[in-house]
Amino acid sequence: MRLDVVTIFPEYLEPLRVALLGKAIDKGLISVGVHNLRDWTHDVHKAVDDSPYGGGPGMVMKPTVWGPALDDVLAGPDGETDPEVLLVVPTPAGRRFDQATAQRWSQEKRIVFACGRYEGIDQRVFDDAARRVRVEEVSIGDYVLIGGEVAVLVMVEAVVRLLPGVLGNQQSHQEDSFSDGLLEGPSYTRPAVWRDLEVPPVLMSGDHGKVARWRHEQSLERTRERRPDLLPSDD
Ligand SMILES: N#Cc1c(-c2ccc3ccn(Cc4ccccn4)c3c2)n[nH]c1N
Repeated sequence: MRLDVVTIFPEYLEPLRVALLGKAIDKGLISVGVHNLRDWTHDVHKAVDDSPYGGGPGMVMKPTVWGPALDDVLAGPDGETDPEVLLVVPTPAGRRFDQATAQRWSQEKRIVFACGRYEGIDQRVFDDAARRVRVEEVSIGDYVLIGGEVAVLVMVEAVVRLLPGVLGNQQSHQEDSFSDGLLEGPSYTRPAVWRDLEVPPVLMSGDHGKVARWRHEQSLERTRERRPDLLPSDD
């Protein structure tokens, strides 16, 4: 999988080169390109934003900078737009990014992420791109960030961990939270007693059936308590 990120803060994406994601790059499972949007500016001040039409707070990112940047980054080897690439735009106004989205995107060959700042990017940038590629405007949650970079880190980690070979045998996304629609239950490791707190005895029983049933019940209880919205409605 090839991932490209366009941002005015390339250093924000350095964590992509650390730990498991860095190993995935080293193993050739993914390749990552980070592009500084200011490389496509035209003026001495390298301006990327301007005042919003219609007034209002803050600034909007310029289509005359983003357009050429995406023309180049969305291009394939022949210099023409790669029709198969997926353009992802983090925004508080986006559809919700969830595990199903991560699963779906893990099948993509190429994903380009457009990281906005300020009050966002001129909408015409995505209206224009949508003439040539698939565009998804997504939000990672119901809170407001300062820009898209952190959201890209979240989404890239959620997607890349699903790729074969990224997680070692000791880890697996097969029994992820959300994959079965329930929250993960509690986990325990040695010692058996810690600060007078014991590991639930069923986990020491060696009875795999009992352990599995207990874990499922714990997941159900935790989901009911913390995320009832994940459970099927009674009606
Ligand atoms: N994904 C996601 C996001 C974002 C997000 C993503 C990209 C940008 C680019 C600029 N801003 C600041 C901003 C503030 C106010 C109104 C518009 N834009 C972003 C915020 N906030 N919360 C999420 N779940």
